[in-house]
Amino acid sequence: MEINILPPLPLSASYEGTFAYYTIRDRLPAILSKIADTVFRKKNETGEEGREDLKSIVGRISKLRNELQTDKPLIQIEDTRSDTDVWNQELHRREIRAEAPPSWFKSPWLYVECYMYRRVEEAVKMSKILTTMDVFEELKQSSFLDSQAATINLMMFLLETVKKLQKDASHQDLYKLFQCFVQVSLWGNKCDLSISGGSDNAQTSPLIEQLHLLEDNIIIDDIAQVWQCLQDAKSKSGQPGRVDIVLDNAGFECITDLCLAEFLLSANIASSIHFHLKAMPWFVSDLTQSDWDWTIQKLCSSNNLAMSKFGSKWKQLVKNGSWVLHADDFWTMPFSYSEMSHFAPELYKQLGTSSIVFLKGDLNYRKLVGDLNWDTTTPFEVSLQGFHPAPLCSLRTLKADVVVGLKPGRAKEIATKEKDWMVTGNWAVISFCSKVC
Ligand SMILES: O=P(O)(O)OC[C@H]1O[C@](O)(CO)[C@@H](O)[C@@H]1O
Ligand SMILES: [Mn+2]
Repeated sequence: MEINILPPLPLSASYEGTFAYYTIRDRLPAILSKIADTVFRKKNETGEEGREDLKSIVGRISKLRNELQTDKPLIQIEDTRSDTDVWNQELHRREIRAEAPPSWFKSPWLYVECYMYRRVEEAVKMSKILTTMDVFEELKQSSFLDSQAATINLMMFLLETVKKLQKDASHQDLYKLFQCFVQVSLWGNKCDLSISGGSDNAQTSPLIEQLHLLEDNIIIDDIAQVWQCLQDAKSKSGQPGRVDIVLDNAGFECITDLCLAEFLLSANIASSIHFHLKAMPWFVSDLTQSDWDWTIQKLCSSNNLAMSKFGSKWKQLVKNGSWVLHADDFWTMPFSYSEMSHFAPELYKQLGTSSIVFLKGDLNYRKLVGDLNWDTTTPFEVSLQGFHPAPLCSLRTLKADVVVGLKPGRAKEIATKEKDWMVTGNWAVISFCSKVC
């Protein structure tokens, strides 16, 4: 007999004392204040017209902060970006469904938090000349520069690895290295700037040496299945397949992801890598095309041999089509991934040609599971609610109070080790799904 159980309710600031509540009450206003400061400080770097724009952006950000703190209804977006209509239709749909306009402390957290970043972009887009300004650019760039030592250490290791692969590596060696680069990319996700309200969160110590210490903190580890999935894809078609990586943050995390991609190609585990970037500044530290360009440029011009070598190689890989960059608007919309086939059918189809899709980070995880208040023992494939373009693997450090796929009793056990384990980024999952549910 099939039992039909309704999915749980969305996380929301309406539940006082939850992480969503503190995010809306404290973290988001702090991020908005930081933006206003950053924009204000730019006033000496531009001419008269630019100064007018800066004033208007600061004004809009302050108004937004006030709307948020006083729990005002969400309002329509006024700019003419490619996604404006979709945002406004969604707002309208929610107004009708709830018979009231959504508001910051009452509506689903995922929706209002995404909306805030879209309004920040609107503030910029409504300028006369500064329409392409990224208000988070400085933060992202200094986070990259502050992680310099860890980046060098990691990239030297990558250089050694690639040399080793050119000689000879046993199946067992390959698996060990695969595990290592996946874990590097996983823990790279600790370095986002949204959880810290835009304060420093760089990787300052060598990650490779810490991996074995961190292993106990991976509370779901499906790495063997991920490996098997890639091996199966290869033996089925006689050659390795396409791998997709839905990227998250710029700075050190991005370096860890590029190292994983380099390893997958060099070890002949993938034939091409398709990266998904953000089409606009997003959740403080997420990677845009211009962050990508800046990062590659920084690598190319570095004095460090490994950094400059891979910088030029990666530039070349993009040129020759082995690495492909995509920036679909869907990734900066407020929808859960179960809604992708409806709102972005072409993207869904494209992902369907991949042998595996890696999704990096906390926000991607929240969107995978619909940001619902699931019981922690819910199977991952159930929480995906039909989203299954291809086999999927989430690489996520926990920074929001939702997680699925745990054994009964496990959540309690971890809570005895760290009370706030769901939101500190100290615990992580490698969650794989190979089947539709
Ligand atoms: O960069 P990530 O890993 O998606 O994290 C983004 C951050 O934004 C949030 O999703 C909401 O503030 C947090 O849960 C998380 O700290
Ligand atoms: Mn992010």
